[in-house]
Amino acid sequence: MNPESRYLQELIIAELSVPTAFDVDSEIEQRVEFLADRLRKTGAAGYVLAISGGVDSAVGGRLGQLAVERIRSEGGQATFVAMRLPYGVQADEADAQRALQFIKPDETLDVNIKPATDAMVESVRHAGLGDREDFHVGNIKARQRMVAQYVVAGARGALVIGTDHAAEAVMGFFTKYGDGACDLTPLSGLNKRRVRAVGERLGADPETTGKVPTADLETNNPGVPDEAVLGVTYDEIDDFLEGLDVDEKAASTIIATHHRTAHKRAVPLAFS
Ligand SMILES: Nc1ncnc2c1ncn2[C@@H]1O[C@H](COP(=O)(O)OP(=O)(O)OC[C@H]2O[C@@H]([n+]3cccc(C(=O)O)c3)[C@H](O)[C@@H]2O)[C@@H](O)[C@H]1O
Ligand SMILES: Nc1ncnc2c1ncn2[C@@H]1O[C@H](COP(=O)(O)OP(=O)(O)OP(=O)(O)O)[C@@H](O)[C@H]1O
Ligand SMILES: [Mg+2]
Repeated sequence: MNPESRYLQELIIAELSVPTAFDVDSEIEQRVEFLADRLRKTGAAGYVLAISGGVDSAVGGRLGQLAVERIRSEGGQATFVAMRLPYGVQADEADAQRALQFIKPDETLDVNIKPATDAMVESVRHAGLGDREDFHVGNIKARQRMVAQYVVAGARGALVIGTDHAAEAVMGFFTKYGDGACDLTPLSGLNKRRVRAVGERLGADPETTGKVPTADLETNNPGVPDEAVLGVTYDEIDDFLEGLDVDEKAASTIIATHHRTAHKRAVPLAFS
């Protein structure tokens, strides 16, 4: 990596609060406490999180469940609600069920996002969705999942957990106000391999921690691996975020994507 890339790498690592050292047990303790403390401070009734079958929501969900159990062990009241939000029938539904077995949520709610997604697609189609319709519909799916979670959070007086972590944040790899919308992000600062390590330590099934990451948003092409879209591998992103040397081509892709997606990590630009 050239000196400029090295310099930008350091800035990005600092911006995303990726720690140099990683101790899995203390990460788990601090992140469960982060979630428990938010409930103590806000008086919220618990947490809501959509569970896909991927490792991020499995880990975020288990941390949420452990946090509400901590509140209850102190004599308080709190509940974790896991939401299954398939678009029709999900090809990897078995993975989602495996994640739920690991999380052991207090409650699981199933909501099919297909009718709402399809209705929105029909209603906006006359505006012209262009030649990337499946891509735009994917973002509608992510936003319908946001709507479903916020309905339940509102009704229960609960907060919505987000699964954003450093490896996604650096690439802006989420739908703005879709899966990017949430009340707090307990996985912040972790790269992908550290999310997996937390999952392993918490006892997640190896099939969950080893599952190929996918946004799984395209109807005509389910389960496209994130790495096929990102243009870099998670290992390269993870190495970059740990301050390691990666090849210049990967570094410049990460740095350019980080720059281009700055608006997705920021609050809306206000007039001043
Ligand atoms: N410079 C700027 N300043 C302020 N706002 C700006 C902007 N440029 C675009 N925008 C706004 O942002 C919008 C584009 O952002 P957005 O709507 O998010 O859309 P976009 O970033 O184009 O697409 C979302 C990407 O995230 C991926 N994704 C989504 C969901 C989950 C996961 C996953 O990992 O599971 C991945 C998905 O595969 C896709 O590649 C524009 O339509 C515009 O409204
Ligand atoms: N089919 C789905 N059902 C329920 N929730 C979903 C679904 N797809 C995505 N989500 C929600 O959107 C979030 C973002 O998706 P993302 O793919 O980044 O995470 P993941 O599926 O948990 O893990 P991975 O990135 O390894 O696939 C998920 O963590 C989950 O909360
Ligand atoms: Mg996924």
